[in-house]
Amino acid sequence: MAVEITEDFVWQVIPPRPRESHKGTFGTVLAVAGSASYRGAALLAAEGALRTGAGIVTLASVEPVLAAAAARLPECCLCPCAAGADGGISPESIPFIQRQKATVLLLGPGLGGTAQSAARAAETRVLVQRLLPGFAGSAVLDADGLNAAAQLLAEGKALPHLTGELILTPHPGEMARLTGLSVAEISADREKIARQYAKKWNVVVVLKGSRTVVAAPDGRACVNPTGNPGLARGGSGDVLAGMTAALLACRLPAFEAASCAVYLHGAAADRAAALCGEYGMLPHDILPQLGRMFAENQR
Ligand SMILES: NC(=O)C1=CN([C@@H]2O[C@H](COP(=O)(O)OP(=O)(O)OC[C@H]3O[C@@H](n4cnc5c(N)ncnc54)[C@H](O)[C@@H]3O)[C@@H](O)[C@H]2O)[C@@H](O)CC1
Ligand SMILES: Nc1ncnc2c1ncn2[C@@H]1O[C@H](COP(=O)(O)OP(=O)(O)O)[C@@H](O)[C@H]1O
Repeated sequence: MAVEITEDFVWQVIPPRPRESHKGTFGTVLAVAGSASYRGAALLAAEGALRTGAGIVTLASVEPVLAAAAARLPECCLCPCAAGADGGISPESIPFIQRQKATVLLLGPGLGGTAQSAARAAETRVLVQRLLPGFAGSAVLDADGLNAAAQLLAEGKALPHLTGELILTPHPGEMARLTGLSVAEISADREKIARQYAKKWNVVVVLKGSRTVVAAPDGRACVNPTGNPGLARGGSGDVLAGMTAALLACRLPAFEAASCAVYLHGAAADRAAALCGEYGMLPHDILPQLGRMFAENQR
């Protein structure tokens, strides 16, 4: 049985920021995210990363996404990409994206896929196939990035690997696409499935939903007790992906970064629900509550 993540664990793992620190101490998250259809996903992921302590956050995306980011998130650096199929990021921009300084890569939120067109899905696959292998740091693969990886696995290709650690953040629907199992099979024993595939793929698996399971390739696993059905709406996962990438950038190991991110995301969402209700809360309401928790714990 996996242990539950506790508040004590989280504040033991996330250190106070050393007085002598500078932005380089807390890494650079490069978020490759967003498309004409999903502008908000990129903004929620970037703001999640900014509000969870990353030293620098750079958003690589297409112009309409960057225009929204520039208006809403002036702290975010921008890497303008050419538009490809259906207003998503064109693979033409890969060399430019690869030249950006980054210690952590966040790949996937809002990139678009088969919901837009076969051409969009193919371009998103190319982004995943070319940006992950050989990346010099650690990475978080989320949302349409996971759907692209699922297509690669279905074709018998290996999951692309990088120099650091890789975190996958599937909900049960995405996990079903990645594994070829049904959602019912996954839901029947979430812990077993998360552990099995963390080992098989040599990644940290964050199997999301009520009582999210985090599993590491070395056999460690934990379950998140925080969060509520107010999170069951589009955009909640994008915030979590950004938060996870930021904790990686702050040099937490992947299992610890994922465990702390899911705990804090859920705990902040519980505070948001207390204020707005599970019906009324929105994913971006998580972020001010998260700030209060950092402040209360002198972080
Ligand atoms: N404002 C925005 O820009 C938003 C953009 N989003 C982006 O939109 C893209 C596609 O997301 P979608 O929500 O369309 O696609 P998903 O793959 O998340 O969901 C599609 C379908 O998968 C199944 N599914 C989803 N969650 C499940 C679960 N927990 N258990 C079982 N089955 C489940 C459901 O049948 C669902 O309709 C992603 O790149 C995402 O980042 C979304 O996050 C929503 C908000
Ligand atoms: N009933 C629930 N209880 C606790 N957490 C939930 C619940 N439903 C969803 N969540 C959380 O909300 C987030 C939803 O992410 P995801 O399904 O990827 O949505 P999206 O990609 O649209 O943002 C995950 O972190 C998940 O664990």
